[in-house]
Amino acid sequence: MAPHSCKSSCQVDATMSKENEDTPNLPNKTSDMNGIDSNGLIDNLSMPWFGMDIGGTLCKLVYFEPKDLSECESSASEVETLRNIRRYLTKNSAYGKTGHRDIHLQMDNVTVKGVSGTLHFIRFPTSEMKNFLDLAKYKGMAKLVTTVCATGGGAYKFEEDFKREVNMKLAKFDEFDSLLKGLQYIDKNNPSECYYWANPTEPSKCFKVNHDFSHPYPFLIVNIGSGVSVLAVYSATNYRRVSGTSIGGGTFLGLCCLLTGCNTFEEAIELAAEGDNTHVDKLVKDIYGGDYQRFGLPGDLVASSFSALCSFGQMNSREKRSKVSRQDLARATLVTITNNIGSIARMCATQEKIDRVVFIGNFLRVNPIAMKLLAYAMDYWSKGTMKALFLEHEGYFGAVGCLLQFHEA
Ligand SMILES: Nc1ncnc2c1ncn2[C@@H]1O[C@H](COP(=O)(O)OP(=O)(O)OP(=O)(O)O)[C@@H](O)[C@H]1O
Ligand SMILES: CC(C)(CO)[C@@H](O)C(=O)NCCC(=O)O
Repeated sequence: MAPHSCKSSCQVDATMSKENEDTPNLPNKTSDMNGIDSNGLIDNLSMPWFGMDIGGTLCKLVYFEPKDLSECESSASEVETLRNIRRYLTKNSAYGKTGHRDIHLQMDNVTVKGVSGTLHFIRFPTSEMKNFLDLAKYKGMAKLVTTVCATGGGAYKFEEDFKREVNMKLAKFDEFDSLLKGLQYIDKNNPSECYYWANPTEPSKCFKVNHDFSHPYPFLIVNIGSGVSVLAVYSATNYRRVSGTSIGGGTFLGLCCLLTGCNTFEEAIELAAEGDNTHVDKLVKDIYGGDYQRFGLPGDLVASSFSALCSFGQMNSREKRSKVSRQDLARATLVTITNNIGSIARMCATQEKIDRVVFIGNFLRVNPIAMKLLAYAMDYWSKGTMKALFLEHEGYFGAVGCLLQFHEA
C-alpha cells in the first residue's frame, strides 16, 4: 500500500487571488439542491467531498478527489464546474498569497464511503476567510455545492457567512470527535503515520522512528493549535477533555512577532533554529553553580524562562538585553512555550495513568525543535516511563474526521 505518496512539500494559496487562474465555465444548475441528479451521480461527484476545520489561526481544508470521476463526468450536468474546481485545487500548490497545499501529505488510493480516491490537504489563515468565500463564489461553488462538512470554532462563527456569501450549508461536527475520527482513519491508511524521535538531545544521533500505533488505547492527545487541548482517549468513542491551556501555538507566534519583529510562523521557526535560549533564560547552574542534585535538577535545565534579561553575572540587565539577538529571543520563546506544554502533558498523563502521549496540531509544523524538546522532556521527567509520539498529518485530523462523519451519518 502506498497511500502516503511523499511528493515535495508544496504550497497552495488561499489569499485566493483570482488572477492567473482558469476561469470556470459556469453551467446552468439542473440537479436539485441536495446535489443529486437523475442518475444519483452528482451525490457522489460533488459535495460534500470537502471537510473544513476552521480554527482560531488556520483553516484546514481537505478535498477528497474520487478516482473514477472522469468516467462519470459525461453524464453530470455540473461537470464543467466540477472539473474546473478539481483542476484548480489539484493542479496548483499555492492559492493566492497565503493558501498552501501540503503535497507531501497527499494520500492516494484511500476509500471514503466505498469510493476510492485521493485526499488533498490545504490550509490558509482563518483571517482570509472572506477571500476564500469570494473565491468559492467566483469558482461557481455557490451554484454547485450545497453542503460542506465543517468543524472547529469557525464552523459556528462563519456559518452565516457561508450561507449568505455562497449559499452553502455547513454540516457541523464537534472538533474533538472529528479529530479522533480523522486520526484513527489516517493512521489506519498510512503505515508511516506515527513516529517518535530517538536520541532527541543528540543532534547527530537523533532520528525519526516509525511507531506501530495499531493498538493505541489508552493514549493522551495534546493538540497544540492556537490554544492547547488535552484529551484522554480510552477507546474509539470514549474520551474526555482533561485539560487545556491558552498558552499554545498562538502564544508562541504572537510573542515571537512582538519580540523579534518577525511576521510569519516560518520566520519565527527559522529564527529560533539559529538562536540560543541560554542567553535569555536563567538555568539551574546560573543559580546553583551546577546541578541541584537533591531533587534531580540538572544544571542545564531552565530554572526561569527569560530571567537572564533581568540580571546576569557581572553585566547589568540593560547591557544584557542589548546583547541578546532576535534569534535568541525566538528560541527562548519556543522553548518556554514548549516546556510549559510538555509539563502540562506529563501531569495529565500521570493523573490519567497513561504512558503514551501523542502531540499534534500545527504548532509542530516544520518544528523539529519543539518535537525533540517534548520527546526529551517526556522521557527525562517520567524516567523513561512515558513516550512522546507524533503524527505526520499533525494539523489535519479534524478536517478529515468531519468529512468521514458526514458520510457515516
Ligand atoms: N503558516 C502558519 N501560519 C500561522 N500559524 C502557523 C502556521 N504554521 C503553523 N502554525 C502554528 O500553528 C498554530 C495553529 O495550529 P492549528 O491549525 O492546529 O490550530 P487552530 O485550529 O488554528 O487553533 P484552535 O484549535 O485553537 O482553534 C499557530 O498558532 C502557529 O503556532
Ligand atoms: C478553544 C479551543 C478548544 C479551540 O480549538 C482551543 O483553542 C483550546 O483548547 N484552548 C485552550 C483553552 C483552555 O483550556 O484554557
